[in-house]
Amino acid sequence: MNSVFYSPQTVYPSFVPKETFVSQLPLAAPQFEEVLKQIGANSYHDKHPFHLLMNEGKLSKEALQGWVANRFYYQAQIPIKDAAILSNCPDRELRRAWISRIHDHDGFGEDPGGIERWLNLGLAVGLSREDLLSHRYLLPGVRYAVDAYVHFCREQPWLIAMASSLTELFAPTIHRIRISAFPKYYPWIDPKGLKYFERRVEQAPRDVRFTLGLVLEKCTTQQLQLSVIEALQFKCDLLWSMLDALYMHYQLGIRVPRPLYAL
Ligand SMILES: O=C(O)c1cc(C(=O)O)c2c(n1)C(=O)C(=O)c1cc(C(=O)O)[nH]c1-2
Repeated sequence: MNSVFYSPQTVYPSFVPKETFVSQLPLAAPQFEEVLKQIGANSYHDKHPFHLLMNEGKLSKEALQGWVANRFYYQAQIPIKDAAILSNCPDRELRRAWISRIHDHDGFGEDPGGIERWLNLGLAVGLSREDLLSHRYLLPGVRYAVDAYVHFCREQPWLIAMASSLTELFAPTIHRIRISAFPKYYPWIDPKGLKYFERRVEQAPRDVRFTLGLVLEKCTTQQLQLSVIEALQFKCDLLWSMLDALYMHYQLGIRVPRPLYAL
């Protein structure tokens, strides 16, 4: 069984008590941006052992297929959470901009969209469309984590919900790693399946520019900056939890009991 041990000391250089940290808010925009980047440097899921194994070519075919099938639930829910944010946002100009995220995933005009590209990734790793669409491989922990994201975006003020998407600041690097690591370590994957990642490398920076600009402009109070920080941490935690569930299942072989039917 493969295992990569994660050493918290390597990513958490120091802690300050929460009150000390909060008392320093609000920060000027450049410092606030630095704090947001620090959250990603510490907590983004690129450092999760499941991703480390993936990027080093150490996942089994079953585990990689499991990741693709489980991540499909995230893909499928993204437009729903973006629609929830739109439904809470009273600003017409912002809605006009934000709706492009739904188009990116559901498709628009000639573009079949990211969900379709992820279905093609499923085919490229040897799964069927039905394997993904039925969510038959979906682990409960992944479902709960993704559902928590949708609920968060439905319940929180629209600006804070938008800010929770800022994990995308850190996503292009991980997409690029997959574009080079998959053909190298998993030659059985049809390279056509990598189009999802290639497209996100272009889309994510555009999304982030917009959202980061908005957050830096509007979040100038202690309370708003703290809410953004907590939203970003919450989002990092839920991405991390998805991989915990996958690691338990595929690396440690700890299966969720399913008495009525087999996965
Ligand atoms: O593969 C990844 O590591 C990863 C991470 C994230 C993210 O950081 O939330 C997104 C994506 N991919 C992605 O493909 C995507 O479309 C996306 C949308 C969002 C969002 O919060 O609105 N995050 C992400």
